[in-house]
Amino acid sequence: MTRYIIIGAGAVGASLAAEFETHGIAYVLVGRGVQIDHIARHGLTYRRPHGTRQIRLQAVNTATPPVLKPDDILVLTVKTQDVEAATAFWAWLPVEGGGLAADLPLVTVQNGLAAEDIALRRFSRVYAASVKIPARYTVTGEVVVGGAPNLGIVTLGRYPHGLDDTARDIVADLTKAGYLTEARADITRWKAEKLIHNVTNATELFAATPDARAAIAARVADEARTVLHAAGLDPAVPSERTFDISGWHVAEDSGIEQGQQSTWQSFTRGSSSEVDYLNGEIVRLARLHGIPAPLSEALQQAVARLARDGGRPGSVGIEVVGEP
Ligand SMILES: NC(=O)C1=CN([C@@H]2O[C@H](COP(=O)(O)OP(=O)(O)OC[C@H]3O[C@@H](n4cnc5c(N)ncnc54)[C@H](OP(=O)(O)O)[C@@H]3O)[C@@H](O)[C@H]2O)C=CC1
Ligand SMILES: CC(C)(CO)C(=O)C(=O)O
Repeated sequence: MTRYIIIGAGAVGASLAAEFETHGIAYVLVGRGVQIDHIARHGLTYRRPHGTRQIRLQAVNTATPPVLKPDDILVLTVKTQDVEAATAFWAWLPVEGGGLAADLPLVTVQNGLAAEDIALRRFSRVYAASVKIPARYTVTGEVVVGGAPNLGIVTLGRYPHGLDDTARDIVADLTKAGYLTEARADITRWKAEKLIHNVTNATELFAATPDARAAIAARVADEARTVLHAAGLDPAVPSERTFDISGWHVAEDSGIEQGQQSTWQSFTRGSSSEVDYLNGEIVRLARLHGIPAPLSEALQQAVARLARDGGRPGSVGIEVVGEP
């Protein structure tokens, strides 16, 4: 029987574990630090639009990982900056009956385009997922997911290209768990499409009027689209979806506030920044293809200074980004 090993007990990982627990899908949630200690001891406080539950989860510390079985599927729900260390740790663990974890399927949910190539150095079967889920982790032991009626939208395929039975089985389990899910053979195009949005995450870290923030967000998204096209990545467009997502929304009073996406959450918790893999990915592609990406570069540098100086969201005005 398939069992999912969910690595990283944050917004995406802990909510996935809560849904697997609720829907009878076998899993173990592996985390670190106070978050996993809290969840293992007290359960997860899981807030959804229809109510808050305290859920007991199969939760273990990464210091004592579960013995892996041949039917396990690993789901990596850490941020991109932690993918190298996490894949180095997991890949060479033994699997019961012989073999290494490196030959088990590994699902990468990270925003940006870097996680899959890092994983592919060690894992032979990588399944990339583009995850649109309004999830928040800012309080130890608590995760909020505001998507309604479904939790969020997951697009998944074999990396670098294609679909197979494992991809379809994962999609079926995610659908059972309450996500709107689609299997796509061209998954990198969907990850590129999502990156056009995630380069705007950085704008939420600076104090600004809503108009000033919206203006810079629109410009940095346009710049990212141009760079991704120039790099030949052909980002997908929403009309290519095989199902209608127009009814999906973030519920009012769900606890999810606009302007508090995953990067904002990291800074709010004083954790590390993923921006070098979001705006930094656009900067890298632009440099490889000899084109400019001044706005992503300026945002990346402004965020790096904020992180270096221990700044919190809103402690510095958006003017520090300059007028590139
Ligand atoms: N939050 C959201 O709404 C969304 C996030 N995403 C993407 O999904 C990915 C996960 O994001 P998110 O859930 O927000 O991240 P979080 O920071 O909320 O959670 C990641 C968790 O993984 C832990 N972790 C890091 N390294 C390891 C390790 N080696 N072993 C075990 N645990 C580890 C972190 O611990 P510590 O805190 O100690 O670092 C943290 O608790 C990111 O790439 C993000 O961009 C995509 C869509 C929405
Ligand atoms: C899905 C979305 C846009 C959540 O708001 C996200 O990717 C993030 O928080 O980084």
